[in-house]
Amino acid sequence: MMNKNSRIFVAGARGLVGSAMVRRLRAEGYDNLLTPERDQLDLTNQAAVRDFFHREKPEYVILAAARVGGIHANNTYPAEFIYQNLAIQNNVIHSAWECGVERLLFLGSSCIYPRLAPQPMREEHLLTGSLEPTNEPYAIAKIAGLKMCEAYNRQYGTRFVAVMPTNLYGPGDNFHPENSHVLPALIRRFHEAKLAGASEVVVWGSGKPMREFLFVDDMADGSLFVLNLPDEVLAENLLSYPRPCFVNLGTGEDVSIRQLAETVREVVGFAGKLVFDTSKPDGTPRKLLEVSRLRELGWRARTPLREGIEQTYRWFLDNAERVRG
Ligand SMILES: NC(=O)C1=CN([C@@H]2O[C@H](COP(=O)(O)OP(=O)(O)OC[C@H]3O[C@@H](n4cnc5c(N)ncnc54)[C@H](OP(=O)(O)O)[C@@H]3O)[C@@H](O)[C@H]2O)C=CC1
Ligand SMILES: C[C@H]1O[C@H](OP(=O)(O)OP(=O)(O)OC[C@H]2O[C@@H](n3cnc4c(=O)[nH]c(N)nc43)[C@H](O)[C@@H]2O)[C@@H](O)[C@@H](O)C1=O
Repeated sequence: MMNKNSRIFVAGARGLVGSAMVRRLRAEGYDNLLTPERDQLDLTNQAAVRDFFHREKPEYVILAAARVGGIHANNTYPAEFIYQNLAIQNNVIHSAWECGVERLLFLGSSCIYPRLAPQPMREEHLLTGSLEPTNEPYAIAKIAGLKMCEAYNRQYGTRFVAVMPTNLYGPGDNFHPENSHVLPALIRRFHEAKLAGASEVVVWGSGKPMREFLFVDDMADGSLFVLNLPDEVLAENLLSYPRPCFVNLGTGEDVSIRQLAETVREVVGFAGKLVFDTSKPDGTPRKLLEVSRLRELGWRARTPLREGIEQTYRWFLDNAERVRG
């Protein structure tokens, strides 16, 4: 179990999830954090990652670094999504084993499940059908990461586990107009439309796909909960192959993209109308996580969607100089 002096490496500490993890760890009194930025440590560089692990000897690793983006970015840069994610996770997971890391937390994504998986999706649905084409390369990399954790646990007795988060959002998100995920993209688009006095805002796709959204501080809370599970609970639930070494992390509730857009419009205070651009892809029709496994272990999400959107919009307004994208 971690203690307040444990040496914890948060990979991707400047990102949406990584920065929330660092905020949360610091608030709880964990001060021995390793948070190198990309210009100090490029995680796709195998030799640099190995040197870092041998030099710094982290005891715990939170792997929140990845090539991440929304539907358009995944569809446009598939080579970067598969290559960079495979390289980052191979380097970090292998070095963590070499250096005897106590526990490692890998982050998957709900897009690893088959495109038409039964809803809500259970951990057992992994590898039971074809993936969504818009993010298949990213999903393949994530599945490889999970299987790598599982293989190292089986062969070497490591404690490398993973959470499978649904779509995330919150302070520190990427608000890029094309490459980000839907929620930050819409916050920015409605905000700019309000300032410009525009009469309408374009929303991609049909508005019909369903998505589940988890506030990033709940994500950090749930991740820490899993990382700190007692040894025997971890062993029974996440390390006893063939049980999956990962657990779904979500709210268990979803909304349509139309409902989401209407909520963002209200929060931002835009008075115009919504226009749906059906030339843009919808992606997976639905990907609701079944979250009972984590609930049975004692964790559930807290932040209602509207409240999370309000907090995120407030952060966006207050942090213009730090907004990414
Ligand atoms: N956002 C979401 O909706 C979801 C995210 N996830 C997973 O959560 C994890 C974190 O995602 P999120 O925080 O949203 O992503 P972000 O893009 O916000 O953050 C990713 C971080 O990884 C860093 N990074 C990327 N490549 C490298 C590299 N080669 N070397 C060093 N650092 C690198 C980035 O550095 P820099 O700041 O320099 O760019 C950034 O700090 C990922 O594994 C993602 O797959 C899972 C489900 C949903
Ligand atoms: C987290 C998850 O993120 C990606 O999957 P996704 O869930 O499809 O993500 P998305 O947020 O980009 O879109 C959700 C829905 O929303 C619609 N949509 C409307 N208007 C905008 C818009 O302005 N931007 C975006 N991006 N989408 C929009 C969009 O057309 C789609 O129907 C994966 O590639 C994968 O990387 C992954 O794991």
